[in-house]
Amino acid sequence: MSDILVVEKLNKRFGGVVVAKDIDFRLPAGSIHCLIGPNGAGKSTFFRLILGEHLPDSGSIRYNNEEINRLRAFQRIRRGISVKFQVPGIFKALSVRQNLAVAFQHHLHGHTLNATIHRVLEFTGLTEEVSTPAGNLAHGQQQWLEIGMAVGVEPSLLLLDEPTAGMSPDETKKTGEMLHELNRQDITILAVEHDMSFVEQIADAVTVLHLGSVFAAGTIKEIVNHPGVQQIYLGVSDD
Ligand SMILES: Nc1ncnc2c1ncn2[C@@H]1O[C@H](COP(=O)(O)OP(=O)(O)OP(=O)(O)O)[C@@H](O)[C@H]1O
Repeated sequence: MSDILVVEKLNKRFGGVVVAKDIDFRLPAGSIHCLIGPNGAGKSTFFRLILGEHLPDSGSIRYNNEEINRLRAFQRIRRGISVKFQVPGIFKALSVRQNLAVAFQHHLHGHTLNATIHRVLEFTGLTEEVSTPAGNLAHGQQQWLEIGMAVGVEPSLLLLDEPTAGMSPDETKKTGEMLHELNRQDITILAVEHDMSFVEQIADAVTVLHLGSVFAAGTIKEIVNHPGVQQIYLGVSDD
């Protein structure tokens, strides 16, 4: 399998704080990969470096074999990178349909726009809520709307920052099924996640960040049995 994303020796500091330290990371095309790590490990910063919202001090980011390190964020989005951040990015006063139309307005028009909205409504299970103000949706539905906004233009790489935060177990399970469905449609997924049972449900592989560095990488089984990971992340001590 070829790698859709290859990161080499990525470094970033904010003043005296090192937030990315010599990060090497490869993401096979077609995979679902989870990024875990304690609070402040640098997970969101890593996303922002991939997206071009932060520029690295040094290192390389290649996407589909192209160096994108100096591309602006909108240029990266045009190449097929999409993101859903943890903080909701929906317009609460607008209807579900209006939110989708706003998300797709620069990419789709007329019949294609309507067909895409229809497809995303079905995929997210929000068809009956099409006219509901987004702020009136249940928490899980708001998250699904935002995932729909992120995938309507058919990205190749989807970044998700804690997609199940605040969700019930049923909503979490449904989100996992949605991500598998997107993955079957050839979307590679990189998700920051704290819920280890959800990681187990979706991830082909896991990378652990700690203090801005890659601390460990492997299968979910390897990661949960890794003694160092248990110490830094799962709160297990040597005592
Ligand atoms: N714009 C910024 N300026 C200065 N420091 C920052 C900035 N953004 C993040 N940091 C710092 O970088 C470190 C990594 O933060 P980041 O949000 O990437 O961690 P995280 O792993 O996503 O944490 P969490 O799980 O709590 O979301 C933290 O120490 C944070 O305070």
